[in-house]
Amino acid sequence: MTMTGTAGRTRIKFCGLTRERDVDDAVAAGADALGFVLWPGSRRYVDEDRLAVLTAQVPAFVTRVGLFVDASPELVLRASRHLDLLQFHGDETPAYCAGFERPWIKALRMRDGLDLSAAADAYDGAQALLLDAYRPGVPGGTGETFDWSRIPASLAKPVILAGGLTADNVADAIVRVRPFAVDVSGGVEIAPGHKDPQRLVAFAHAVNATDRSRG
Ligand SMILES: O=C(O)c1ccccc1N[C@@H]1O[C@H](COP(=O)(O)O)[C@@H](O)[C@H]1O
Repeated sequence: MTMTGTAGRTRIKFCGLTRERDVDDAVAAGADALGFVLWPGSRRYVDEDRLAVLTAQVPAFVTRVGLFVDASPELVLRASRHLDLLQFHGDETPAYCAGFERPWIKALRMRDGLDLSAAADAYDGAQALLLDAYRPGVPGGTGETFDWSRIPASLAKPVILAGGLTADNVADAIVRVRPFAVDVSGGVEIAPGHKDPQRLVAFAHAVNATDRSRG
């Protein structure tokens, strides 16, 4: 199956929200999905109480995504009450990812030698693969891009492109990769976990303008 992207517009996920005002601003900018980092090592970490508060503010038709890094199943289960979609960003196995009653996506860091086609087959229960830059010892949120030409034109899963995206490079990324969705965290921030309303809007404008220009 050929499915790097799909027909239609490029979806937008803003990730790493920690403040109520950022949830409002991200929704107003046109987010399709909002990500909440439940990994305590992150500068964008939200605990379960904050997750409940922030997700309660998300309107219908905007997907609430929980980001986990090798979390205990108990945490994933408890947090799932507030989530529509699970994002596994560590070394989780396909069996682990499939063990919760929620749809899920698998983040893959683009380390040398990673076989994306094999990964797409292995994680066949995933709704999509999120592709992120690889930096040893850092599970994500690096603010770094990777070589997009490594993404095959044909993959058995929709691609969510992440890693170092900004309003300045997302058009090029969409034209070259044609992903189902783009995911950004650091590129729309003024400080870790603090989003900038102008950067949120600029990013969404860049995505939508690129979609319009390619018809
Ligand atoms: O944001 C984090 O702190 C984080 C921590 C652990 C795993 C993933 C994390 N963020 C995700 O990384 C990608 C790329 O982020 P960036 O745009 O390069 O800053 C994105 O999916 C974030 O959700």
